[in-house]
Amino acid sequence: MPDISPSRVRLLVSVRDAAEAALARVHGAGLIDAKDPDRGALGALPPETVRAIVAASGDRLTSAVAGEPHDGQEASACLAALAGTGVRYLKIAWAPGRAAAGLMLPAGIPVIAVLFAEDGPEGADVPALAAAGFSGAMIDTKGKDGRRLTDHLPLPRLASFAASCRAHGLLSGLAGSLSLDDIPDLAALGPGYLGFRGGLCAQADRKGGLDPVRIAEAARRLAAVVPRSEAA
Ligand SMILES: O=C[C@H](O)COP(=O)(O)O
Repeated sequence: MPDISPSRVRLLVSVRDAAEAALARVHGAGLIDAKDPDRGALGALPPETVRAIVAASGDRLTSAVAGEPHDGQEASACLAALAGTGVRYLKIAWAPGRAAAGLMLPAGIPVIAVLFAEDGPEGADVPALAAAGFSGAMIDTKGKDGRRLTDHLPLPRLASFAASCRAHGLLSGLAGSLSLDDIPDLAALGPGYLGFRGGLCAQADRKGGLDPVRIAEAARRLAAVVPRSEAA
């Protein structure tokens, strides 16, 4: 992926509107992600809200979630609905092993497949995603029931997923009720980004407002991680 260096782990912050995007930008988000936290794990926002988030994100990279389709045809429609918003990346739920029949990715916008931790994704799922035309792959949790990513999948499995993405030239991301304390272990696996919502909200309530102090602290902790290329 051209924009995201494989040696540096970015901080993805999911935001629901332009005001939250401005807050995330000012306090150190590296990737600002448009998502409706009131509508499940991958609730899509209306195109006009995504456009406003892109405008408020300034020079930061942006992404937008396009929903949880059941098949390739539905995914194509979800992606097309947000393709004209100016967002840099689109993200869409994709079940491991799902056939890509009917999937038409929008031209000129890299699409990231979001696999749910509950489905047990692994590195071996990545080649099919690359073959289907996805530019990136990430793991997130679907349940948002308090269990974190590492409650579902052990670190070695996440490491092999990130490594497989690198080997196939895909941007990778890890998310799922992450807390600030998850940063050192997960950043050490070398994903392209770590994704947060609940862990950066007041009282860790992902439907509540973002907490600027937590965003800044997450950015500080990620900045302190030694890039993979410089690690011993
Ligand atoms: O893509 C990142 C997600 O928005 C993470 O949400 P969460 O931290 O509330 O699980």
